[in-house]
Amino acid sequence: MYTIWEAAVSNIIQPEVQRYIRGLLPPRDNIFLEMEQEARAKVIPIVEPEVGHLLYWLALTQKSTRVLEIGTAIGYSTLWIAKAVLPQGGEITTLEINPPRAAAAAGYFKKAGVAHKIKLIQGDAREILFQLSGSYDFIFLDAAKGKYLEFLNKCLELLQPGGILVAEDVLMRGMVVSGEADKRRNKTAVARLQSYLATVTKLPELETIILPVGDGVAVSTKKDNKIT
Ligand SMILES: C[S@@+](CC[C@H](N)C(=O)[O-])C[C@H]1O[C@@H](n2cnc3c(N)ncnc32)[C@H](O)[C@@H]1O
Repeated sequence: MYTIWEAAVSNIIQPEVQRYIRGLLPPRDNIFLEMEQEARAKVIPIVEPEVGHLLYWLALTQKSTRVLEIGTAIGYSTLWIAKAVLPQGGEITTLEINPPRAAAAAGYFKKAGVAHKIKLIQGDAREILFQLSGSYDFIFLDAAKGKYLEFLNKCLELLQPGGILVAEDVLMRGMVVSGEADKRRNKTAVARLQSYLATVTKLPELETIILPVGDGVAVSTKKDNKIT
């Protein structure tokens, strides 16, 4: 997650490694650059481009078509996922609590010509998530870090076997590793993210890999009968 481009250096990856990897990313469409600029100007937290690319790559290689995103912000990660999912005939549902951010996301989806394929729900995931039914093959968890564990059971209910649950910011600038929060208000989130990681790495129905990309990404796949 980054808020200021120049400060987009995580405590997890050495800056020169991050710059090198970022330099090798394929050129981004103008709309991504525009959104990055808006996020920088308004200090809106969005995923780093390499995490966006990871989301795109996962959706592409998984051939995902039913996506649920929790935490839209202005729709940057949504459009990375859409880049893979929409040409595969898929659709995306995304939840955002903040009305101005949801409105900005709606504007970008329209501008990108994908608004008809993205169901944007403005509201609190703590309520809306629990009203959802159906099945998804890709769930991206990127809101309310302290709530990941609370959302986990519902996400697992919604996730189809073989599908993936991707959780963002799981290392929280390294604080989850050290266990020491920079601010008092981050203390609970750090402890809860530690519990989230301890849980998803141990649950028998999941296979989880933690990637030190961006601010740390946990990718869990729900085992189907074919995987033991
Ligand atoms: C880190 S940002 C999402 C960034 C976005 N996924 C991206 O990378 O482009 C997290 C977003 O979740 C939203 N959020 C926080 N708590 C929420 C909740 N309970 N329900 C829905 N959205 C929530 C915040 O308003 C914020 O815009």
